[in-house]
Amino acid sequence: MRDAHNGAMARHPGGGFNPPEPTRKGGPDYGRLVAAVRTLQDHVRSVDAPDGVITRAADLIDGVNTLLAPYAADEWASPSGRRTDLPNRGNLLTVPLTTSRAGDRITGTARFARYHLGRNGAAHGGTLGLLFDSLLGQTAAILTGSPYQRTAFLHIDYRAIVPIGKDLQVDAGVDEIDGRKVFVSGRLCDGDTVLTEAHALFVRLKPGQP
Ligand SMILES: CCCCCCCCCCCCCC(=O)SCCNC(=O)CCNC(=O)[C@H](O)C(C)(C)COP(=O)(O)OP(=O)(O)OC[C@H]1O[C@@H](n2cnc3c(N)ncnc32)[C@H](O)[C@@H]1OP(=O)(O)O
Repeated sequence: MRDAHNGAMARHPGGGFNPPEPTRKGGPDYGRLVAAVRTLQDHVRSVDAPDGVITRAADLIDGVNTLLAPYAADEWASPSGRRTDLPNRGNLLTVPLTTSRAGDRITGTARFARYHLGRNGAAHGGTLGLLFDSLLGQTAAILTGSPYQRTAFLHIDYRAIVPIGKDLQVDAGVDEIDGRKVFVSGRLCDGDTVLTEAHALFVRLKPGQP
């Protein structure tokens, strides 16, 4: 069997950063599966249990991996990121983020979990990059109505530590469009406090561009 986890063999025939093709694959429990794995990630980062408990947990998770392994598929077949009926389109990778369009802005809520902890109560800086690539990518795609774009740069200003386990507010918009270049910026706030600001360049892809 080829290593479908890597998915390297499966480039989309249209090239580019293709918009997700909605699906209901995975059935009614796909969202529960993703939520359960998120909870598991939090447990694995926070657990301080006797060795026997760790052994049992590892055995159980090995069992789940054995169950799922025969069904590994490339990114175009898997429902991950394509379940538009679910939070974050059923994509386990993303920082939980709920957004909606408000005129010419994208606004919403983000929430970091124990899994995203860096040190001393602050979310890991790399997870802020993960959040803003999603937030600003969505902003560029939705507000320009052209989903075929890729991040050329992403600049982050860490203004204050980002707490985990708390609903935080996001807000983003398009600053400028110059041919294929879409400049966007956004911020993450805790009430009146700006925690993180970011700006990015998304470049619209040419037809067939990977
Ligand atoms: C409605 C739909 C909803 C769906 C939601 C889904 C959304 C999901 C959102 C998630 C989204 C997540 C997405 C991801 O995470 S994508 C993953 C992360 N990004 C990448 O892997 C991208 C890798 N890079 C490339 O592929 C190419 O470099 C790109 C495509 C970006 C440009 O290579 P290309 O050969 O095509 O173009 P070009 O080089 O002629 O450049 C064109 C222009 O741009 C300017 N330029 C380029 N780079 C930079 C730079 N670093 N700083 C400043 N300027 C830069 C350049 O000077 C030129 O300007 P000008 O000379 O014309 O004035």
